[in-house]
Amino acid sequence: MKDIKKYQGVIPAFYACYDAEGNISTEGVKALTRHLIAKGVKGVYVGGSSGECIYQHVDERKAVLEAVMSEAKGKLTVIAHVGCNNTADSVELARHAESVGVDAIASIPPIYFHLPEYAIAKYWNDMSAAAPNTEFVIYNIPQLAGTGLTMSLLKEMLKNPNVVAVKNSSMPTQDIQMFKDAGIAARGKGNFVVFNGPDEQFVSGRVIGADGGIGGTYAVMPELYLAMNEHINKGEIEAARAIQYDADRIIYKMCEAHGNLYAVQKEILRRMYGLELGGVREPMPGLIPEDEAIVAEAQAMIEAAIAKL
Ligand SMILES: CC(=O)N[C@@H]([C@@H](O)[C@H](O)[C@H](O)CO)[C@@H](O)CC(=O)C(=O)O
Repeated sequence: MKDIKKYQGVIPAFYACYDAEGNISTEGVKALTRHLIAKGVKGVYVGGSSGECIYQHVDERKAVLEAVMSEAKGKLTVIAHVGCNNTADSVELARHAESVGVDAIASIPPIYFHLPEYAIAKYWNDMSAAAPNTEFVIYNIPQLAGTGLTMSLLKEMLKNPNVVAVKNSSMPTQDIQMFKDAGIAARGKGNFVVFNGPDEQFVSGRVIGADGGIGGTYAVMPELYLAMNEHINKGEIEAARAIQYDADRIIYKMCEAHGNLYAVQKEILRRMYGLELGGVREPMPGLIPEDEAIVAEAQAMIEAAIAKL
């Protein structure tokens, strides 16, 4: 690994930015990128779950990444999620991601069909071969992908020198330790990264060994995760935990809405900062009028939690 420091920190999962007609808004993408740079985050994770990648076409995902890079290159660590529901499209996005100079590519395992581990390894290695000069991050998110990363599959993938990290969104924080142990055994200390995925467990994940975090709620309240991370780095666990509790209460409140969490978060960013990022793409449910009180309360909770820092 060239530089582990570029992965150590708070890396928001980037949101899908749509215009009024529901098409990709590159202006919205650039505005959100500038906003996150100003907030002081370490990087961005583009085209993941929070980016609604599964609902977008290959050309749309290329346009989003190019718009992010036009603002972020040299200022943020950029990890591009390139996984699609087939190998050919994933390979095309991997090649494109390398061509625009991302720091790393990432991918979920194949979704819908539960494939044998040798097929999952080939899916990932084909993407990596299309981006031979780019580091590769395995994205473990069994609750959405339907397939979990096993130790045998990780050991197989560690034969690929470009595999430098796991983004671990599984809920057992012990998985972070197991993946870290295997990575260090293969690469040596300081040469393998595990990112914490569940935002509700940012502190737990960092304490058990995650080098940084990638999360879908970071972008709506980056100040909280930046503060948690700083407290953890100083060994101030009690202070980090207090902020984690605030963040969790906010996540639970946002999840009460009829509209999807991503729709709630984008609406809060519009109200707090004037960022026009649109709604969510169907079949994901958008906000309904009855969500107003929930959105307003979640925004007030975010503002109060930031004021306490
Ligand atoms: C299952 C899931 O979506 N997990 C999220 C979390 O950030 C999640 O949104 C958060 O913990 C709220 O539950 C991330 O691990 C994934 C993610 O942020 C992404 O790929 O966009």
